[in-house]
Order: sequence, then C-alpha cells, then structure tokens
Amino acid sequence: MLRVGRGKAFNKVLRVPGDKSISHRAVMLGAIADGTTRIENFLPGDDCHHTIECFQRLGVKIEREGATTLTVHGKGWKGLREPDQCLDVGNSGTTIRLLLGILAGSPFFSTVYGDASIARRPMARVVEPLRRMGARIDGRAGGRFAPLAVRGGELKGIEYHSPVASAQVKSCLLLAGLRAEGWTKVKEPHPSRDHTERMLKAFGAELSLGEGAVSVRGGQSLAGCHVRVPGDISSAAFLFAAALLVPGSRVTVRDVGINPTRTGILDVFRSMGAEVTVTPTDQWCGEPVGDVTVAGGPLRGVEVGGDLIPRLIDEIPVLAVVATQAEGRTVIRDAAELKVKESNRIATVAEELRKMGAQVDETSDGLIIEGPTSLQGALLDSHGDHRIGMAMAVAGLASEGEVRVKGAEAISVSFPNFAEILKELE
Ligand SMILES: O=C(O)C1=C[C@@H](OP(=O)(O)O)[C@@H](O)[C@H](O)C1
Ligand SMILES: C=C(OP(=O)(O)O)C(=O)O
Repeated sequence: MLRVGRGKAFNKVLRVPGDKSISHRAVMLGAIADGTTRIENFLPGDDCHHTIECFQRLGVKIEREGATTLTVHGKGWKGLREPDQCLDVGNSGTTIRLLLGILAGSPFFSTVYGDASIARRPMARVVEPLRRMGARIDGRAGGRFAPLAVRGGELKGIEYHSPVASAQVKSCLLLAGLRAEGWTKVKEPHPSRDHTERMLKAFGAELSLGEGAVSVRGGQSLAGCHVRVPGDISSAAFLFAAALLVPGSRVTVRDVGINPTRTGILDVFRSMGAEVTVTPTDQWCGEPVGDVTVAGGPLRGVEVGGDLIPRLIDEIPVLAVVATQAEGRTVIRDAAELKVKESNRIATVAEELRKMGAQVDETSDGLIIEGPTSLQGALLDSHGDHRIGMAMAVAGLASEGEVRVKGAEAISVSFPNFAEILKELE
C-alpha cells in the first residue's frame, strides 16, 4: 500500500528512469540487427524486462551490466530461432504488438500471451493488417485477443490506413515491413510517437516520410548501434503535476526526452497557466533531450482534443488530477483509446477521483472535470494500472488527509523508483 500525505512547497532538480517506448525498441532493433547494440539508461521496469525475456527465448544473447546497461548481441533476423516456450509479455501492450510484427516475418512457430489486462486489449488492430501482409496468426476470438499463435514466414508489403493513431500499430507494421517483399506504407489519422522511425534510421534503415505516412522497403538489414535512452517524459509528467498541485513548488527534470510527438502535456500545462521552460541540451540516437522546469501558479481549465491526444495519451490520468485544481472546466475529448489501455482509464480515473470528492464526468471519448475542488484523503485503487496508481498518489499531495493506493506494485511497470522520489516531495 502506497501512502501519500499533503505536500509542502518544494524546489527540486530530479532525474527519471529511461523512456519505456525507447527502451523496448532498443532491445527489439538490437535483436534483429547485425552486431552489438549497447543500451545505456535502459528502463529497469517490468514491461521492458518482459521484452528482454521474450528475445532471450527467441535465442538472442542479451548481457546485463547492472540495472540500466545492456548489450544485445544481434545476429540479424536469422539469429532468431523458434522458442521452445510461450512468450510472456506481462502487462506490456508495446511488447506484444511490436513483437507480433517481428514474429510475423520469422519463419517459425511461436505463441504470445500476457496478464489479465493484456488478454483484454485489442489485438485485431495489428493481427488484421499483418494477415493482409500474409502472416498466419490465430488466437482467442479469431485472433482478436491474446493468447495468439503465429506461424511466421514470407510477407508482402501493403499500404495500410490505420483507423487509430497508434505508434504500436505503426511500429508493428514497419517491423514486419522490413521483412516483406516491396514497400510497406502506414498512414494514420493523427501523428503518433515516432521513436521507431528515429531509431530505425539510427540503425541504418532507409525510410520514406511524408504526407502523414511512413514507408519502409523490405529486405533491409540493420546495423547494431549505441543507444542512450532519454529520461521518460511520461514519468516526468507525474513530477511536473506534483509541482502544479503543491502551491509554490518548482521542479526541474534533467535529461528528459523532448521529442515533439511526446510533449503535448507541456503544451497543455502551459495553456493552463503553468510556467514551463524547456532547455534542449543534446540528441541521443536521433532523440532530442533537454532539461524541463515546471512551476505552478493559478491554473485554469482547458479543452484538449484532436492532434494533441496522441502527444499526451499516457498523461491524461495525471492531467485529470491537475484539472481538479484548475479554475473552471477541463474537457478532454477524442480520447476513446484510453478505454483500451492497462485499464479503462476513462472509467478508472473518474471512479478514483470521485472517491476524493472531485467533480468528474465520463463521456464516450473523454472526461469533463470541474474545478477547483478540495480533494479528501481516501483509499484508492490502481486497478492494476501503473499510470492510475501514480496519478492517484500524486493527487494525495493536494488532498486533506492521507491517500492510500492499493495495487501500487503496478507502478514498477514504468517507474520503479517512483515511491522514493515522491517521498522527497511530501
Ligand atoms: O509505441 C509505444 O511505445 C506506445 C504507444 C502508445 O500506445 P498506442 O500505440 O496504443 O497508442 C502508448 O500509449 C504506449 O504507452 C506506448
Ligand atoms: C499504455 C501504456 O503502455 P503499453 O501499451 O505498452 O502497455 C502505458 O505505458 O501507459
């Protein structure tokens, strides 16, 4: 049980663990590349450990030096072999969907499964286009849900217009496209995070980008490289929110990823009235890195939707918490994807915030929050969802009386030292 009391004004300079999306991709691209890939500042979270284990089961040698440095000894796609056990992705949607793209183009049989949350998450969004490429995939409910079985083999490139803006769908198809005959083109309704595109280039692949689409030519091989993983802005977002929830506070997070496809939360906090300063410092493996400072002040409600949503999709739970302290109404729309994350985040955010006395309404594709309301201490539940657990813990900093979060162990999926850092802010 995680317990959080009201915060006192703080002024801190902190770091957060490595980016989850980039850590997964570094292991995966390293595994199918020729040569060694050294990864520094890897996220030592449960989701990324599942990615490592899946590739070890596929025969890839991965050496660990301490918690955050790895060497992946890739032998190209031909270095992957038929696993003699099922591949367990745990709680990780990114692992299962990107892995399916790799397995679809691998000439052997494999099965993938995960925890109860993974078994509820939609897989047709990748299974259906992979089948169009020629992959043979079966699974529960005709392949709409895990567990899934894949008999990989020869693929042909397709042009795919994804109905959802999803980096997992896009990345899955680009990875399969590397093994397909001809070109694979993916177009999406709004731009999603582009870490796969940036990392593929760093591994020597040629991509064609333009008109909201990305294309890859099949048959290219990748060359192992050195990846330094930026701090995860999705983890930093909880610390930025903490600074906004505790009056008079300021936080700087150093060496955090500031890829524009991920910084929507900074734009929104700024439009709510927060002081946000971004100082770019470097590029690591094609990813911009910088120091970000956030300081509070009077906050006002905002409207969030459209292209912004994929740029802050994982930050919406904590944005909702901040919105309870803003003057006026906050409307979050176009975010139906939240229903198919680790939990139904529209329902779980509303349910938990209401326990604290917040005024929150669920809509079919988002949330409406009226503020400011004074939050009360309560016994809250993570619903097994790391982002809900952290959002509710941070809400405790702004509440009268203690917040207790059940199921806080889920937080180790993406931010293993969250509780220690939060303790410094109480
Ligand atoms: O590609 C990725 O690393 C991710 C993409 C997003 O999911 P979708 O692709 O389902 O939008 C995001 O919510 C998830 O945390 C990580
Ligand atoms: C949705 C998330 O991750 P995944 O889809 O990889 O489970 C997340 O980290 O908030």
